[in-house]
Amino acid sequence: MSEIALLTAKGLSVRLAGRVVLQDVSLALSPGHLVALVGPNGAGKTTLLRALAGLIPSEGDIEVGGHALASLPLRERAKRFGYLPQGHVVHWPLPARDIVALGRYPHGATDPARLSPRDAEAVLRAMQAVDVMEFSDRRVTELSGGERSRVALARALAVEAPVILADEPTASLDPRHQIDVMKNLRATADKGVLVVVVTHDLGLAARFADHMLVLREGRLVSQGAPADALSEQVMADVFRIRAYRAEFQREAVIVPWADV
Ligand SMILES: Nc1ncnc2c1ncn2[C@@H]1O[C@H](COP(=O)(O)OP(=O)(O)OP(=O)(O)O)[C@@H](O)[C@H]1O
Repeated sequence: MSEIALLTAKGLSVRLAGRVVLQDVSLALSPGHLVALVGPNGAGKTTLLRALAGLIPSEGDIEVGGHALASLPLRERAKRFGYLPQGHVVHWPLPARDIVALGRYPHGATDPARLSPRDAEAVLRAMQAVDVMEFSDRRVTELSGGERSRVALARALAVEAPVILADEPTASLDPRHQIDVMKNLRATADKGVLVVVVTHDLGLAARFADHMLVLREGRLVSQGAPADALSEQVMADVFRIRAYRAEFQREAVIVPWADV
């Protein structure tokens, strides 16, 4: 990634409960990219995403759009990041549309029942993008886990922020919706948004992402185009697996196959 960076971190470290879980991570991510953040369980992916959004204290420097993150008021930060937390569960029995409308809160839309035309359009775009229009009036507590997670992603998209940080957005989705969500995030990136997706699905990551960050034990050990970042050596050293590699319809296919 050689263009002008939108989100940078320099020497980022995070300590949780007295233990260093992220160490000296430096990166520069540009708009218009779909970045897959991968690594084994406990590698620090969620921690990195949360630190980049300024949701947890960290050491080092983070800049978004040329501003030091620490210097931005909370509402300004919230406008810059659409953040989808891991395993996001909504407990309020609100209609799906109102949950998605929460994504407009940083823009001043405090009442989902009285959205401005601009906010209402953003909510509609986000709901259409992840195929949840049919649930619009249904209470989210009455939706399936996968349906609920698509509503949660729509909320993050509705922010219409320059940066989307999505923690395992495809985790509980059926295959068609996994592909739909990744296609949509790809299309969002192609419109100029920086999209960072945490995923354990290396196949989806290799197919849809154009840049990959590989974390291992809190350190960034590999990054670049998916085929390079997920080299056989990285697969073996970081994930302890071998992968089947191929190309189908001119797209990269990576299927985790056997342990090493
Ligand atoms: N609140 C916390 N207090 C102490 N340690 C934590 C806390 N949250 C996470 N950790 C530890 O930090 C490390 C990184 O956790 P993190 O959730 O970032 O990993 P991850 O790569 O997202 O993992 P997974 O793939 O399992 O979701 C882990 O060792 C975890 O046990």
